Amino acid sequence: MVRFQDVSLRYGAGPEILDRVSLDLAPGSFHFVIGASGAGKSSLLKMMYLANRPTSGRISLFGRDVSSLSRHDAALLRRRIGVVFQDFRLLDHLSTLDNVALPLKVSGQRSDEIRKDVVELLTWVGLADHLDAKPATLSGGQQQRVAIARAVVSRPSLLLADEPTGNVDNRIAERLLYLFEELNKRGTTIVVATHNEALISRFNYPVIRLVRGEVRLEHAETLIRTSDMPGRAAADYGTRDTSLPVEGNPESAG
Ligand SMILES: Nc1ncnc2c1ncn2[C@@H]1O[C@H](COP(=O)(O)OP(=O)(O)OP(=O)(O)O)[C@@H](O)[C@H]1O
Repeated sequence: MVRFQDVSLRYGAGPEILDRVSLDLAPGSFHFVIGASGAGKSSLLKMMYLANRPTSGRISLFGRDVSSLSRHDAALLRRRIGVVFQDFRLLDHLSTLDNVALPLKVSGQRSDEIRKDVVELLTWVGLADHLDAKPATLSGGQQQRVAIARAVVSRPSLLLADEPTGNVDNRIAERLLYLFEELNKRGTTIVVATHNEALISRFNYPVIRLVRGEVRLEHAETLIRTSDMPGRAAADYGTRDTSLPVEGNPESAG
């Protein structure tokens, strides 16, 4: 699904951010990407989304070498990728519902079906009471959940999420990861970049750790356990609930 062969990246005359990185993410896999601030997590994801070109090396997506793609083919390929950026990129003039519905409208789905799907998803992420709200009236964490709902609503083949739980409390963060897990069970390949090692240690997936431009493959379970976390943070986690979608609001669940 995603293959990097000896991929290096530097911005302008700056230092090497990634140094001959090789990765092979199989279709249907789930990976976390972790590393210190500035380690290159966002840069790695941006290359997977074709927003950054490597300085050297080869990147293949969906089995195709991306360096040889026409602009048109690159755009078609991007349609199969759902992305959650750190800065959300919501459309200010659209409501929560319309922001999330947009990818489905573009694909030509019937509007009554779209509304049903979108309301169900927004209920899952705890935004059932904010369907008509414009982004400017939502908190950072609420905007983040709108962005996540928009990224997953069309069930992309590949989901790239950059720090998707950075603005929500641990209980909601964990719930959002269950949403990704559920999507993964239905076939979506998932890549989640995050700082939150304690959160991902509860999930049984491989970890790509970026250290000084190189990648190390680890397993989330070997990271710090939530039971090692200071009291409040550990207690914030809810009980595991993998059904999707669900009735009710995660903010009142747990
Ligand atoms: N467009 C750019 N131009 C120049 N340097 C950049 C650019 N984007 C990122 N960098 C630099 O590349 C390095 C890696 O940045 P990146 O955002 O990929 O790291 P990160 O691991 O995602 O960090 P964080 O966890 O803080 O988001 C940093 O030193 C950053 O300053």
